[in-house]
Amino acid sequence: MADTAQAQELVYLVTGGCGFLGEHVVRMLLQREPRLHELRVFDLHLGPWLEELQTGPVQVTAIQGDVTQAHEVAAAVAGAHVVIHTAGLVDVFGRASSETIHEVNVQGTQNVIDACVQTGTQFLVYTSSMEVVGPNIKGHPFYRGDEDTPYEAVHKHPYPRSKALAEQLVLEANGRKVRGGRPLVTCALRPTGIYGEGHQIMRDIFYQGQRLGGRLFRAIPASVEHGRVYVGNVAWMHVLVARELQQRGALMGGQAYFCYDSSPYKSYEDFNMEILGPCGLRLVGTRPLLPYWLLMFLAVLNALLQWLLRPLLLYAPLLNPYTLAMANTTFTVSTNKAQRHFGYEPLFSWEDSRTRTIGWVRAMDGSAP
Ligand SMILES: NC(=O)C1=CN([C@@H]2O[C@H](COP(=O)(O)OP(=O)(O)OC[C@H]3O[C@@H](n4cnc5c(N)ncnc54)[C@H](O)[C@@H]3O)[C@@H](O)[C@H]2O)C=CC1
Ligand SMILES: CC(C)CCC[C@@H](C)[C@H]1CC[C@H]2[C@@H]3[C@H](O)CC4=CC(=O)CC[C@]4(C)[C@H]3CC[C@]12C
Repeated sequence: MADTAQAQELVYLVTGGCGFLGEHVVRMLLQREPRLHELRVFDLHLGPWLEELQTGPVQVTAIQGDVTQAHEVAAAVAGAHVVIHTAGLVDVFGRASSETIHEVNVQGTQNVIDACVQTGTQFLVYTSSMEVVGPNIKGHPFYRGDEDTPYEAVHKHPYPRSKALAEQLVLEANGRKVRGGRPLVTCALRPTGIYGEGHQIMRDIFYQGQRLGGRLFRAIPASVEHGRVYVGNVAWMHVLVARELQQRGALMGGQAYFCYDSSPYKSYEDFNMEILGPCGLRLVGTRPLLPYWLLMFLAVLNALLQWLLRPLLLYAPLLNPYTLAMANTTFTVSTNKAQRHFGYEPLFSWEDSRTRTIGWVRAMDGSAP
């Protein structure tokens, strides 16, 4: 828990605080933000684990609410010094409509900005995504790029489009006068594919491998590199950026930072095997077992089935044309902007990150649904 020797005076609000990343941000704040007095956790669905946090020195306030409802957001933001806005609809599988994705990710973010302005909250950290840059639908590689690397960002899919619009809103709001006359200071963090304890897709792939007798079948060439970052480091970066934004607003305000750490550059499947291999799974094939054209055919078929079945049931498999294109396009970042601007160093080494994630997967063994 926080070092109580320092004055505990700050009120933080974490939207989406019960999600995969949000929970790590909440726990990290309690461990590493000594000036915290109250931590508000705002989410559509509150987690039972919040109960166990109520016994520490920091007042943890659970708020069940919806970011699309401006009045609920304003009530939660009022009196907060800092807002960390991680709430979002993460959907590249066609579970939600594009209207709903826009409503939550774009309108929800606008509501958070408006609430800061109306109530006088000065610091806003937004969880953006690497997807605001790419990969684009043309399959252009982004190889070890940084925040200034030119790239043709083309957003056809509702999720990346919504994240790009929301990020733009946040960054453009930097400098707006909030109630009381001070300027709003904002910035955006762009994680690559996050992994770690609580990662739903890793869980699904693990169970799928178990159902297939401990095997997974290679679908993506090993030569494609996909950026990944450990959830603990993403959480740490949020905590640090929120703290430093209060001191270095002139430098950091209006900036976007990729979230990175020392996780290795590998294909999506080869990276997953770094975790799932020690948990008893094997990746079959050194090359994709099916040719790309056949995978694309299956992906299009899945999309068609999704559309046909929609009136009856929700069919949303991992494979669709968008996820296939993503998994097949190299997108890796190599940057030190966060280190230069606010002294970020990953808190967890790759070995720690891997060990922690393996421990979490192993604990699920035998509990397949
Ligand atoms: N998972 C990943 O690999 C990456 C995620 N991100 C971003 O990180 C953020 C968190 O993502 P995850 O933790 O992975 O997703 P998640 O789905 O686990 O967490 C999102 C949280 O937001 C909450 N939420 C959704 N709609 C809401 C609404 N209308 N009002 C209030 N709360 C709402 C959900 O209940 C959930 O707890 C998102 O903004 C996402 O775009 C960015 C890059 C990569
Ligand atoms: C069956 C296929 C051959 C393999 C499917 C893999 C996909 C499910 C995942 C490949 C790339 C992932 C995305 C990527 O890590 C970037 C992301 C950023 C975000 O902001 C949200 C999550 C995601 C879209 C992530 C989702 C799963 C993949 C598409």
